[in-house]
Amino acid sequence: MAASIREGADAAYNAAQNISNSFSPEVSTAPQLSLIATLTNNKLPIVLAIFVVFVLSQILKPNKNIPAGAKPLPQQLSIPWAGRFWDVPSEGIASAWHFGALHKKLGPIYAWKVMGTVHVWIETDKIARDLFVMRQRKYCDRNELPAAVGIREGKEVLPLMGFSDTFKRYKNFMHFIMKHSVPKSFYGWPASENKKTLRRLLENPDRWSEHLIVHCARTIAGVAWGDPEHGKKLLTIVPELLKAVSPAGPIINKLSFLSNLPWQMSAWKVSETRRNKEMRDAFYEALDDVKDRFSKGNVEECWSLLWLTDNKGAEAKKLDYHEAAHAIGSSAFVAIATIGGPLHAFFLAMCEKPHWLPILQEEIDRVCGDRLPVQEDMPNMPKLRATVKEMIRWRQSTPLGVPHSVLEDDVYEGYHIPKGAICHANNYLISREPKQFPKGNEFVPERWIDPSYPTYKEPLSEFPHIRGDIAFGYGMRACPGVDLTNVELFTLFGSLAWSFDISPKGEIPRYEVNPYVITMTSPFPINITARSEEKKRFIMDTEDAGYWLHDKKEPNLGRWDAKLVHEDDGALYTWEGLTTPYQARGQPKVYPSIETEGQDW
Ligand code: HEM
Repeated sequence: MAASIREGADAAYNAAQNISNSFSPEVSTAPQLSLIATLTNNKLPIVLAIFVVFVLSQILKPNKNIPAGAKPLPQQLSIPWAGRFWDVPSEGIASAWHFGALHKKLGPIYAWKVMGTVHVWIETDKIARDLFVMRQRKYCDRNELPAAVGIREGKEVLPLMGFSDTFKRYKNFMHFIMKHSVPKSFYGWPASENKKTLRRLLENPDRWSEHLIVHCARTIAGVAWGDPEHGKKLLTIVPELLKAVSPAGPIINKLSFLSNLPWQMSAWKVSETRRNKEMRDAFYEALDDVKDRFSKGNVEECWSLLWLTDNKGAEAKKLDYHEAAHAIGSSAFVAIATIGGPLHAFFLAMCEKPHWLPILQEEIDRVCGDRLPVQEDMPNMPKLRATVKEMIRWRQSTPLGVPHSVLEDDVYEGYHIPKGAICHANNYLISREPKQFPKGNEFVPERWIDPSYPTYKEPLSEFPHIRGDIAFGYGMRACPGVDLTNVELFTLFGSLAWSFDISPKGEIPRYEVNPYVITMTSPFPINITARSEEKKRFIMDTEDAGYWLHDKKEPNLGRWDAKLVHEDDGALYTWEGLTTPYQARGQPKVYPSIETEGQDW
């Protein structure tokens, strides 16, 4: 038995190694490498000698920091200091499997030193909860991101901010504005944008991915600033930031010592300065616009208005203008790619499991009749809630979560976890643990509403729901956007199923995603058709469909429209590579089975 477990594990490991070897980084590293070459060319022997001495010193150096009685975590053997970063695939799902394969050798928690920093990999929900929830005060920091200069110490990007007084004030404010907007269905924005998105989809179904991205941006801009037009600013600034914080981004994210190069030699520092300014302009302009409308008495309810009017909100008082602009802005831009992920996956799921759409449509037709589903329908629609819950599990927007950094030395189950270590919970594998999630790689919404599955829970008027789902992280750093995600996905999935029949036009790409930390299914050709003439008329009956995208040839595009263009002569808008369409590349990707008998994930 033990041998068969080991064989299964080894097969999974080898398969994952093959996968990781077959991936290549998408970002060109040539300029940075040629810079290194120039620096080292003439002094190669000296550089090599220093490197060898350094490597030996790292190998022989005793670890004096381990507290008495504690032992080091199991280690992934790799080149001291440098690690084996080149092995790690860029795409979230592929790297989740890569690290999962190492768990087979090293156990459910192991350490791996890369570029002088200890990374700790966690593969069970229990360990993640023990550390990130039970000991949350020690595990609530964020790490430095070499290409995103100053983000950890700064006041600009809430999700990536180090643990500090500023972070606490921002997060409290975030909870305050969420609490205010949930009972008001996010001021009606998801409902009104759903209808516009249906119309864009009906009119131009081949551009479905574009319509979804625009949908997410318009909706959150309405919630944040009371005007969807500000979403254009978000679509302009998000891709650059997302790339800057992803391992597949600038080479410095892998070779972190390059951060010591002077400013003039660091292309990423220059581009970060530009990006920061662009982001500040966007957030200031949007908040100023709300202030202006407020002074004229024509502003709608929105998060910014809450800060302006201090509507019983002690939290609002604690943020100055710059802080409020960035607390609102940086929380708003998170809502695009994260929600865009399951929205893209919805189309993949409906094509892969065509039996589910008619089941869902039966429930929607029965409960809603001739109208679209709304937030208030939630208790009566367990199948629609199961679709949301399963989508979040099956295709996670952040398969490897967002890392938590350790503020103090800790000992867990006898193992030393050093201060400064960067801890990663492998959310993707945690939500595929075979005993809890049979057929974990499949989209099986039935698992939440059929008593024969271990995840089934009653009453069905309440369960399933996504509150507390591990896809949203753990403890003090857990995602405050769960309720907005819930409303957006429930109502838009429901509206799509109410309106359309969906089927693939050809090959279905199972695992194609972008290579950035927030992953999205690559768009692929599908048929989207109205279910009846009556529904067609209903969908077309909206004044403004929220068209945003331009042709490249259009003259005089303003600052926030300039990047909202179809890529080339009518080709799809790919959001600067974040939603590049699927291209069949020969062998489809296959991941190791997680159903291996006795496998202990
Ligand atoms: C499918 C949708 C979403 C998923 C899967 C998701 C996932 C996550 C995860 C994994 C984290 C890190 C948690 C941790 O460190 O343990 C996070 C943080 C965060 N999310 Fe979300 N998120 C989603 C939607 C949203 C939305 C809609 C918003 C805002 C409206 C939002 C705002 C934030 C913020 C502000 C943080 C930072 C919290 C902190 O650092 O303390 N998220 N999210």
